Amino acid sequence: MAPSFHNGGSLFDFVVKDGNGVKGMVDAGLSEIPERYIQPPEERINKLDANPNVPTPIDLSELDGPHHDQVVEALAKAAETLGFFQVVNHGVPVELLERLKDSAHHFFNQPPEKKAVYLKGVSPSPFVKYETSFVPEMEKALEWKDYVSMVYTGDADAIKYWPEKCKESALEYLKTSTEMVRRILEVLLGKLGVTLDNSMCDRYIGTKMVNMNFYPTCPNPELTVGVGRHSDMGTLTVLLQDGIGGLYVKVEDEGGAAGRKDEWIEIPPIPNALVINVGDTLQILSNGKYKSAEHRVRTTSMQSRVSIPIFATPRPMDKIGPLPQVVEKDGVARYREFLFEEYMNNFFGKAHEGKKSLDFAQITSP
Ligand SMILES: O=C(O)CCC(=O)C(=O)O
Ligand SMILES: [Fe+2]
Repeated sequence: MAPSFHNGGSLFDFVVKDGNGVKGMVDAGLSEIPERYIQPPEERINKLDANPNVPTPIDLSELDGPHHDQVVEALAKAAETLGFFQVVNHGVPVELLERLKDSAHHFFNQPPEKKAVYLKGVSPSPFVKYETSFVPEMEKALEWKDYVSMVYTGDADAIKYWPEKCKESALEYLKTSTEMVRRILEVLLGKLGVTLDNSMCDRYIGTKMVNMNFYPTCPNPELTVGVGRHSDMGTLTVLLQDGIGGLYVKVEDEGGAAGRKDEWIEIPPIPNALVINVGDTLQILSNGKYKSAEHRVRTTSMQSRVSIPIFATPRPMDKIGPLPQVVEKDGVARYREFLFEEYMNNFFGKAHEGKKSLDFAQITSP
């Protein structure tokens, strides 16, 4: 008999604790979403809200050619405004992009017991976790998403501990994208008058985590979300999405009229492109010049969707705060200094709530 998904307690155990995930719930047969997944009206995503005005992708290979200056301007402008852009000719082999999406499907299509071995508490490594939603214990409405996350702690660990179905492609993705991430950061910090050296690289993008996100088909996409409104905590995020669509980014309202409706832009799937977004850490480093992007994901009733982000973040023991050169120029520090571990604890200690994560570091004017 299919479990009853209208009883809150057993649903939570089945999906979260026993590791069946949203996928297990959908596979058990479901004609409508359980109450626990119904978002309050203001959090639901109306597909028609999306603004069709989407910037064209940036060709990173042109950083080495005669259009270098224009590409630098385009990267900086995107980071200062939307906090999101897409790149092509990024150096990650396009054939690998296809393999990554296949590996994500292979991992999630396994029976639940094969995935449950990576649940928190039983996973063979604290750096590999199979989870569902964001912080299920803290959320009033759960997110329609299962995922596996793999923190890079060296090749040997990755080969030993990362799931068989995804380790090869995930490791190659991580390695082939590292140079691109460094290059983008170099350009963005360069525009602030800061030269990126090796030790800064270690400090600002020294930890890399690859996630594989799986959004099963959903009977009521209009009532729930794949991922709720949030910004990423790190410096830069690289994201591979498949062709389904559903990723939305909020257009920052520059002190516009009160009560104005939020405007969201869909980041459309572009074959062979990668999506890059600014995280909270880069907003803080740049003293607010670059904007971490508030984004969210819609689900669909048609097909399951996969996306594969790499989060490039500081290491837990790194001290983070606005770059001194920028503070000097600005005459004021808008964020305080903190250990990145403290930022992480705050970030993972609460449900998604837009850019509230930045409040932790914000210096409020007296
Ligand atoms: O699935 C997506 O397109 C975005 C996922 C995301 O925002 C995240 O994993 O932080
Ligand atoms: Fe995100």
